[in-house]
Amino acid sequence: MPVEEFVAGWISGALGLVLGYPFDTVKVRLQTQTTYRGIFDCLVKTYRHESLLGFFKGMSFPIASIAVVNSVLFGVYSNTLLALTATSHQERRAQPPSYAHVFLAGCTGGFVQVYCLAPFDLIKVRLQNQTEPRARPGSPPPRYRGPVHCAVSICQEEGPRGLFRGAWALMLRDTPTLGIYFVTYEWLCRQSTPEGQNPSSASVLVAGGFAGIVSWAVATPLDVIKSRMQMAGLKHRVYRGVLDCMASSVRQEGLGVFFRGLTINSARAFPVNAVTFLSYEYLLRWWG
Ligand SMILES: C[N+](C)(C)CCCC[C@H](N)C(=O)O
Repeated sequence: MPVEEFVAGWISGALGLVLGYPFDTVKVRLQTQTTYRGIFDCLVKTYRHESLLGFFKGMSFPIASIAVVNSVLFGVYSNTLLALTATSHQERRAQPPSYAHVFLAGCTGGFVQVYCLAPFDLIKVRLQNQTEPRARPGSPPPRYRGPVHCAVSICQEEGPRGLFRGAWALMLRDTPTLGIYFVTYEWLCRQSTPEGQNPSSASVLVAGGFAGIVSWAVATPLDVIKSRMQMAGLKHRVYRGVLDCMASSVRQEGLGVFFRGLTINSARAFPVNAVTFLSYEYLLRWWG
């Protein structure tokens, strides 16, 4: 099984993550807390109360973990295409796979990466939602002291299965939308590239950026539900499942709840995925 796709996915995932992290924190807060009036209000309050560091809460952990997840995603995607079409990544420009194969491989990659992503994403969301300022002498410590403490506390208080809270919503979010992600990327690259040639850097950046925006736009409703289910254990609010969480969110906040974080998700998705695809493509070309 070729491994360079896993390594390229690893590095490109880490680069994309750092770039998009502040957007991600604002998104998670807007989706799960009701104290902010909008993106700008959340930016200002976070900065005033927690300084710039507030935007990077819990990042050290995702930088390692999302790199693993991205590596699984791109590695499984590329190896599924290899199994379906018998072409390696070097051969795919000359013999492009069909969109059906790209979609299937993307869904497979999405489905497999959920198993790694679920606990990491849960810890990230819990840490991002701690709005206490950095520890000052005398102030009460935040609920979780860091990623490891967070993981241990969840295991103790909610059981080891608590680490997979929201995993079902995450799987429903990621399986189809990662198929859409790779199809959008391939389609846009092929539109702007003469047949058989490698896409230019500009094409890769634009195609990667739009693949991010399109897939996140489709994924946002389930992203909101996923984040709420992940927070539920902490707030001692129990949803009976994905449908129950959807119904009770709509009942209380109207249909607009499904679009919470859409603007910020899209603003984040462009740079993150442009950089992810650019570094992925170039690393693979560089390794031949
Ligand atoms: C498919 N869905 C939109 C849910 C996720 C796409 C993930 C792509 C990238 N790691 C990012 O964080 O933007």
